[in-house]
Amino acid sequence: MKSTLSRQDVAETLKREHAAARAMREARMQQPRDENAPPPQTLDFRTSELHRTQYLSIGPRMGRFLYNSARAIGARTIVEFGTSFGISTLYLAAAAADTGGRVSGSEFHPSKAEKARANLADAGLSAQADIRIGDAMETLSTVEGPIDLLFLDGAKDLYLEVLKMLEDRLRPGALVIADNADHLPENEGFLHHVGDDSDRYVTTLIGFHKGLVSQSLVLS
Ligand SMILES: C[S@@+](CC[C@H](N)C(=O)[O-])C[C@H]1O[C@@H](n2cnc3c(N)ncnc32)[C@H](O)[C@@H]1O
Repeated sequence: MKSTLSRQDVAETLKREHAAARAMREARMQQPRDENAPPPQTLDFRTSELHRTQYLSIGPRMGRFLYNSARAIGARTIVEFGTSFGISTLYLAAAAADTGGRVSGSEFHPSKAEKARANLADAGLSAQADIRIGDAMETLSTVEGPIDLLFLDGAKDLYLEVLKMLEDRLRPGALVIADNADHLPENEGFLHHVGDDSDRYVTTLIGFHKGLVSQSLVLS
C-alpha cells in the first residue's frame, strides 16, 4: 500500500507550502536585525506580528518524522497544539488518512486557520482534520481521549500546561512530540516533567537541522 504522503494532491500541496514557507523565512532573514529585539520564542503569540503572519513551520524531515511516528503506532486520535498554516497538520492528516484517524489542530489566528483549512482541502485531507480557532487551552480542552499522539508546536511556555490538560487522556503507548525543545529550559517545566525523574514518560531528544525535538513515550 502506498503512503498518502505520495498522493499527488498531498505531495503538490506540501511542495508548494514548503516553498512558500522557505521564501517567507528568507525574506525575513534579509530584514535588518534589531539587536534589541526580544528572541522570537519570547513573543506573545496573541499580539506579535511574527505569530500572526509567518509560517514558522517544520521542515520536510520533521514532517516525515511526524508521519512515521503516527503510522508506527497506528495513531487514530492525533492532537496538534499550534497549527499555523497547517504544514505539520498536512503530515499528520496524511498519517490519519492511512490509519483511519483524525487530527484536532489548534490555531489562535483565524486568518492562519482558514489558510490551513484551505491547504487541507487542496491536499484532499479535509475529512482527516478539524482546525479549532482560538486559544488551544480552551479549544483543545474538549478533545476526547484516548489520544494516541500529541504534537506540541505552539507557545513554548504553554507546552507543560497543554500536556497537563490532556495528560489523563493519553493512552499507554502514546507519543508526545515537542518541537523546538532547545528553546525550553532544561531542568524545569515541560522537559523536567517528561524527563528522567518521571515514572510516566521515556523521553529522548532528537537533533534536526533547525534544532532539537523531544519525543516522549507514554508508559501509563
Ligand atoms: C511554530 S508555529 C506552528 C507551525 C506549524 N506546526 C507547522 O509546522 O506548520 C506556532 C503557531 O502556534 C500558534 N499558537 C501559539 N500559541 C497558541 C495557543 N495558545 N493557542 C492557539 N494557537 C497558538 C501561533 O499563532 C503560531 O501560528
